[in-house]
Amino acid sequence: MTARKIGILGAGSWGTALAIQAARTGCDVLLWGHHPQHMDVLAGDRENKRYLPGAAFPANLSVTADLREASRFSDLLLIAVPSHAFKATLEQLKPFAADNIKIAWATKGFNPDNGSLLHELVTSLFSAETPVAVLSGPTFAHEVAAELPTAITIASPQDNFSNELTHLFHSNRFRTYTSTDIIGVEVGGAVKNVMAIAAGIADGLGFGANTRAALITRGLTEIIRLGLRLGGHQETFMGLAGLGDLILTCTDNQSRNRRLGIALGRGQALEPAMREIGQEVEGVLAAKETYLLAQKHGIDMPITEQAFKVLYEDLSPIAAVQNLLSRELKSESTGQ
Ligand SMILES: NC(=O)C1=CN([C@@H]2O[C@H](COP(=O)(O)OP(=O)(O)OC[C@H]3O[C@@H](n4cnc5c(N)ncnc54)[C@H](OP(=O)(O)O)[C@@H]3O)[C@@H](O)[C@H]2O)C=CC1
Ligand SMILES: O=C(CO)COP(=O)(O)O
Repeated sequence: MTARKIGILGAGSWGTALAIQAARTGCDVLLWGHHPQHMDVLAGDRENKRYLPGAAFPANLSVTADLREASRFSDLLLIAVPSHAFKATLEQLKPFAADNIKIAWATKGFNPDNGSLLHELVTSLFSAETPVAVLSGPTFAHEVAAELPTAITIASPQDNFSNELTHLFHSNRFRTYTSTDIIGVEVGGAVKNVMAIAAGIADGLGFGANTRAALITRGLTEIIRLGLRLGGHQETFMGLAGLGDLILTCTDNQSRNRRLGIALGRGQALEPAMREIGQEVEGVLAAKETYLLAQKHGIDMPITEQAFKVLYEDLSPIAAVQNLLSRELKSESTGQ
């Protein structure tokens, strides 16, 4: 049965865009953000001028800075905080959560504590029976807010829950597909951010379309290697939450990850480049977590490794490219 109420946790660009989308389909939505003064401003403006300017709130979208109020509003909660805040948000939520709580998220990343997937974190803090789902795909917040046609994947091991969410978010400008491959969808969404940084670096260095296409294609190979090892399905990586999102973020400057890479490729240092973007750049944490996961599982992920070294070991972008190009020659189709 479709819920008509949803609490959305995380009032950045994506949480706000999803709140507006759910409100447009007729749901009552309560959007929670952790910063009381910011939420007062949102309530007064009926718009999130900081993170999603130009998108007016529908009348059935309310805001709060009270997590208890948000968790009591509905048994269905959608989390859209950055990955570094995901665990803390779940922990704060837990004492208030209804016994029959259903938890979805649209965060793209790993648990920074140990590199686990976010569904593992949710089921460890709640219970193995808690319905869980992830929303992911090629979905820039501003385009969703502007009602430009968009498609997204909603993955859950529980068919009822993914079906409920698809009906809740679907409109004639926002098409929702179901999947049961939560692992594949999570890996695709987290690791494409690393590849977007790499593609940005190549463009910032002044390389061309050939380089970008090579990075996207070989980046997809890395995502598939890791994703299959973690239990994802091959077809997911060729879908919206895999190749779709990879193409989007590697090729369009709306992507904050790509823009960070461009700045690094042009010689800017990491900290000022991040400050200038002024929003979450998930690929920075994901590069470290993906690199460590690849090492742990003995998986060859050379683009990830070079991105990690640029971000964490002060390797110059041009040296990283040289390292990639000077690797031993091999067959394109070898597993490693
Ligand atoms: N933007 C997009 O187009 C898309 C984003 N995503 C994913 O959505 C997630 C959120 O990103 P996005 O909305 O873009 O990020 P933004 O940079 O737009 O906003 C980040 C939000 O997170 C809040 N925040 C920061 N720390 C905490 C915390 N400890 N607890 C609660 N809230 C916190 C910020 O609040 P404040 O500023 O008040 O501290 C702000 O509202 C990411 O995983 C991203 O990959 C997925 C698809 C599309
Ligand atoms: O995930 C996104 C679109 O699908 C947003 O990408 P960025 O975080 O790189 O802006």
